[in-house]
Amino acid sequence: MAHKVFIDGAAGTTGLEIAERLSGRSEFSLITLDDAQRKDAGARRDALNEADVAILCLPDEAAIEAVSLIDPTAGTRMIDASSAHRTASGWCYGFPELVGRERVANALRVSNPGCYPTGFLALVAPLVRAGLLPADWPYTVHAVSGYSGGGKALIERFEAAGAPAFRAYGLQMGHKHVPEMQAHAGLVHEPVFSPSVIDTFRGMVVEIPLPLAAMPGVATPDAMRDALAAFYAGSPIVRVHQGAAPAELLLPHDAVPHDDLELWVFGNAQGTQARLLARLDNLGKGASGAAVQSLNLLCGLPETAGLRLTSA
Ligand SMILES: NC(=O)C1=CN([C@@H]2O[C@H](COP(=O)(O)OP(=O)(O)OC[C@H]3O[C@@H](n4cnc5c(N)ncnc54)[C@H](OP(=O)(O)O)[C@@H]3O)[C@@H](O)[C@H]2O)C=CC1
Ligand SMILES: CC(=O)N[C@@H](CCC(=O)OP(=O)(O)O)C(=O)O
Repeated sequence: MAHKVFIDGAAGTTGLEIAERLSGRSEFSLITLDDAQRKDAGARRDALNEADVAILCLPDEAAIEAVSLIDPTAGTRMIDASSAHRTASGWCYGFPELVGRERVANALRVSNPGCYPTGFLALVAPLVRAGLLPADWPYTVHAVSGYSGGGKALIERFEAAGAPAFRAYGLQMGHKHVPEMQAHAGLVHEPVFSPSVIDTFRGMVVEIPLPLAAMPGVATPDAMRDALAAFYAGSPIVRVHQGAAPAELLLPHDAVPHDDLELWVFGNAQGTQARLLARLDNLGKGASGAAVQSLNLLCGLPETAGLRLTSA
């Protein structure tokens, strides 16, 4: 029998992309609310409790409200795309490559990773775990995102006349992704996070510069690249690039949706500096693709079913 899935926030950017990935899949039957009902607490309560899996694609406060609407005896399992529960106890962090596929598959409540933390953690967490990077280094994270990363409000702003070409933000510090990056990489210090938005719809690059010469006992760039390649060996989603550094890494204006996550480790010839880079679709492995990956695991289905992978 088909798994009943309710996407709360189905009219939003992330919700729409999840629905696209699920369309035509007979393993699921979608519970839908029309426009008049989609924000009605009673209608949402009924849909949330009828679902086998509820996927929350809502602002944080609405996601917290949605959880409160679910009767704990109804058995509804949840995937929350918001940042409300990413370090909360009782929630599994939905990054199967890092936490283990079994844990996600058996979870009642899954918190989908944030888009920027996906790039950061994919690079740093396995290296810290392996002792190749120190847990007590004050890391810096530079990142650019397509404007769909800010949902409908930022899409409207960037598609209006007079939209900026570039936007640095998070300047008051304390971005909501910082606790998630620190917790799931097992870091002593909060990373310094400098996010920005560029004038393209989707795509993201996350970079961690490493002044290796100042980092005692740190591994070489080659050792880090090899360790990441071994960690993600066989992953159909995460690809660690080997070989000579390309001249440049680009984000196209007309990127097609995809669920891949690409990683690079660059180092200078002296071995005194390195740059760790991740490139992903903020709406793919950064949001909707990750939610569908976790949904597949919760339902005992092949992990990559319905995903948009370049290797497929
Ligand atoms: N965009 C991205 O790249 C990523 C987003 N996320 C997270 O996913 C979540 C959704 O983000 P995103 O899709 O971008 O945001 P959007 O603003 O595009 O969509 C949010 C949707 O939620 C609806 N909504 C708001 N309040 C309620 C409510 N009380 N009841 C029912 N529906 C409600 C909105 O309604 P209306 O249409 O009327 O405004 C909208 O359709 C957020 O928590 C975001 O942080 C996570 C990773 C990446
Ligand atoms: C460009 C942009 O505004 N991006 C969002 C993050 C998008 C995302 O990852 O959503 P979560 O916050 O739910 O993780 C921001 O910085 O708040």
